[in-house]
Amino acid sequence: MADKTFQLNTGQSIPAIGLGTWQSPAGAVKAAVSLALQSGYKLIDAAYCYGNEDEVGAGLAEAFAAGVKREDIFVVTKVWATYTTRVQLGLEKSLKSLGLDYVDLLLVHWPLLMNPEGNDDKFPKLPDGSRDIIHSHNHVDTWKQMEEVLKTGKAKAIGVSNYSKRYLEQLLPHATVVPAVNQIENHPALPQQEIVDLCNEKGIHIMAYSPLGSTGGPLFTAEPIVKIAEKHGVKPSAVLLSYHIPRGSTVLAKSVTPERIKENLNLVDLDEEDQKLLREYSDKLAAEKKLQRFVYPPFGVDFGFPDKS
Ligand SMILES: NC(=O)C1=CN([C@@H]2O[C@H](COP(=O)(O)OP(=O)(O)OC[C@H]3O[C@@H](n4cnc5c(N)ncnc54)[C@H](OP(=O)(O)O)[C@@H]3O)[C@@H](O)[C@H]2O)C=CC1
Ligand SMILES: O=C[C@H](O)[C@@H](O)[C@@H](O)[C@H](O)C(=O)O
Repeated sequence: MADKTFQLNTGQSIPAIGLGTWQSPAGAVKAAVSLALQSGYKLIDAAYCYGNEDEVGAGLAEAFAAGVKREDIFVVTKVWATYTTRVQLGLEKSLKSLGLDYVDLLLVHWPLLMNPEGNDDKFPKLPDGSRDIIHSHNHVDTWKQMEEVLKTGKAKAIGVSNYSKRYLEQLLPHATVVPAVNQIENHPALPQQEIVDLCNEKGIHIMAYSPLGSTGGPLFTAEPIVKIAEKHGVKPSAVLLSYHIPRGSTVLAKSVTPERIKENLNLVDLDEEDQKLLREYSDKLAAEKKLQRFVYPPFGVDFGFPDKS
């Protein structure tokens, strides 16, 4: 299953599972990336805003030195919110840190602009402590820059992240290039079916983030997940990661722990009964208004997600 791939609307194949690097400490992420690539991972998910791309790049270099080939792996990075009017620059900075000539996929990290001339390169704030956001910015303009950057060949594909149905519907009529990917938070406690359905219809591949419920693993004890794990003789983490495969999505699992990095590659085939149980779990949470988003940064912007704005 570690070798499973999906096809993007660009024709590229994208691995079904990748290693996440958000909140991976600089001191640990080099080893994590290197071990992952040498253990069979083919996809690394990075971002400028994670502040660790130099170390991710060192991990890539170590893996290349050990025989992993650049053309056999799929590297993703994202244009951070302070660079959404300077997409080319944002990409160049990431490429330099990663030590690469190109990334396989470049994403718009969030559909907004934070002040590029504010008091911080990544998280500019106003005197009241809130984020310094340029509300007049139109996210479609960022996409136009993404389309230009695609022509340089330094990103083999372009896509979005954290795009709700509403934001996709604003973007698509103006897009010359349909995004290859929408990377969103996705797990049985946040199925985001309306976004997944729209993306399937438009040929936009879903990359699922925070599949384990992000830091702390709060989904590991959910009853149907434990039950399915026991049935297959695996850990709940394997069920949560495998959930995305029959949905046709790529899943990103973050870990800096060697045993977990390796065990997360062991996906299982969830049968119809398992998938039905998981759908029922999601439906029950939706009916009780208990769907749960674990990643919602304090932008104070209504991104059009139904659970919270
Ligand atoms: N586009 C976006 O806005 C976002 C993108 N992402 C991407 O998705 C990736 C994954 O999401 P993320 O939020 O990091 O969270 P995950 O759902 O991947 O959970 C990560 C946490 O689970 C722990 N963990 C990993 N594997 C296991 C295991 N087998 N058993 C028990 N615990 C485990 C990790 O601990 P430890 O590391 O200590 O092993 C870490 O604390 C990110 O790293 C990033 O690349 C994430 C959020 C937003
Ligand atoms: O990719 C991960 C998340 O989106 C992360 O980049 C944001 O949550 C960021 O830390 C923020 O505070 O805005």
